[in-house]
Amino acid sequence: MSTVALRDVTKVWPDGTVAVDKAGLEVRDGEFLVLLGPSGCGKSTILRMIAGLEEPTAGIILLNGEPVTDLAPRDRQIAMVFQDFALYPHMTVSGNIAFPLKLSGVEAAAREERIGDVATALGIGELLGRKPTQLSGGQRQRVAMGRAIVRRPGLFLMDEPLSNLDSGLRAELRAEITSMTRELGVTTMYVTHDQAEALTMADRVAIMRGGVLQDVGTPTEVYGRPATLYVAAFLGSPRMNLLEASVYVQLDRYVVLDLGEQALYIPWHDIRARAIAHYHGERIVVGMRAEALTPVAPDAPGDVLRGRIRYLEHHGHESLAFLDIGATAIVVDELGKGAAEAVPAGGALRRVGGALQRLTGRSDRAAPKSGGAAKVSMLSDPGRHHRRPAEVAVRLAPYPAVSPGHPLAIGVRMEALHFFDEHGDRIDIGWR
Ligand SMILES: Nc1ncnc2c1ncn2[C@@H]1O[C@H](COP(=O)(O)OP(=O)(O)OP(=O)(O)O)[C@@H](O)[C@H]1O
Repeated sequence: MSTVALRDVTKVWPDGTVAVDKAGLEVRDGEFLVLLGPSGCGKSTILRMIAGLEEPTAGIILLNGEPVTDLAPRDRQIAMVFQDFALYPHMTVSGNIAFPLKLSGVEAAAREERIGDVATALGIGELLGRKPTQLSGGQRQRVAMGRAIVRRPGLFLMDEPLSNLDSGLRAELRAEITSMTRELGVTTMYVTHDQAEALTMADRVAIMRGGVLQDVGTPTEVYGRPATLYVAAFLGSPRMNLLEASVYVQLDRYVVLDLGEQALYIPWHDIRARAIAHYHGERIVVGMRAEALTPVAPDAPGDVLRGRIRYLEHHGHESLAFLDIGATAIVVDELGKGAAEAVPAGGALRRVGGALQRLTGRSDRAAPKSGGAAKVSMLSDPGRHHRRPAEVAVRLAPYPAVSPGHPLAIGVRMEALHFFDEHGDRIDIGWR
């Protein structure tokens, strides 16, 4: 049983790379928390600091409420599994799993019992007599997990443990890992860059970009109410349509979201109109997931956008149409590897992700803290995004009777729209 807390944890490598920037995070007892972000965003560095394999440059890590700064890795009650699991080739499966127990002096009979329990939980009971070379990749990874979990750690850290496996096996093992950790009640932190893995496995997901924690919440929260433009762009398939809009207010009538060649109207009596009206004369970003858009009859009234199909993608169970509607898309850059900037000698940290930090204003969701750096307008900084003609993704039935060039009208479910300000922060519309 373990809890983990990170308070303003920063890691700056000797070459000045800011791998983790003032991360604040609480992991609850028995929770399965997934750290999600692109390659190089600092996920592994966070795990390694918790395990005691790296030291934070600043900030505090607490395990069970106690600072661990001076606690050696072996005293932290932590087990870790990496993507490149190394088993002892000359030992059997049973010997591999038994090894950490032998080291800590557990009696033979107790060892056998615990190996049996773990092997059953992981479905490898039949394989105990085999050597690693006689196992498939998935079976080897199960053994590696067995070896880690058999010591009954308080905290289980997993760094992309499935990334070397093929996709079918990954999906199968996802369910096994979560059911095993839940059964054992062990607190788990799991690193991945795969959003499907994160959304299906996590109790809560923490999303990182360029060393900065962007948002923390349940899969439903981070998907349904992303805290930043980056989280909105990162989660979901197809990706959320993010369109630049100029805001104009017609007092007592409506707020106009001018998308370029056409516009959407939020009636004045709608509670969101007042929140958006605040941005009169400015540009914001309107986010619409494909599920907010439905093809309608060409002459349908109401909130409808019209365009021409640029191209189609067939996915078997559905088709996606990508529509030119004469709008501008905001494409958010990933900011993974090499994104964190170097610290000039003796100088202040220059913040890359800082412009996307925000307070979610909700106590049950971690509020990434502003590091004090001046906010930079994301929409006028080409280092954080780029613009291109929008190709709005709309879901259609499999193999629809339309082709590229075909005109299409799409009804917009206005209540499902997301709004982001020029800094990339979610505009709180006062509900949901
Ligand atoms: N020992 C090191 N010295 C200098 N820079 C490092 C070192 N280890 C990692 N980095 C850098 O720190 C940043 C964060 O790395 P980290 O391994 O935590 O990312 P990650 O999100 O886990 O990526 P991946 O998914 O590729 O493992 C990267 O820019 C990486 O290049």
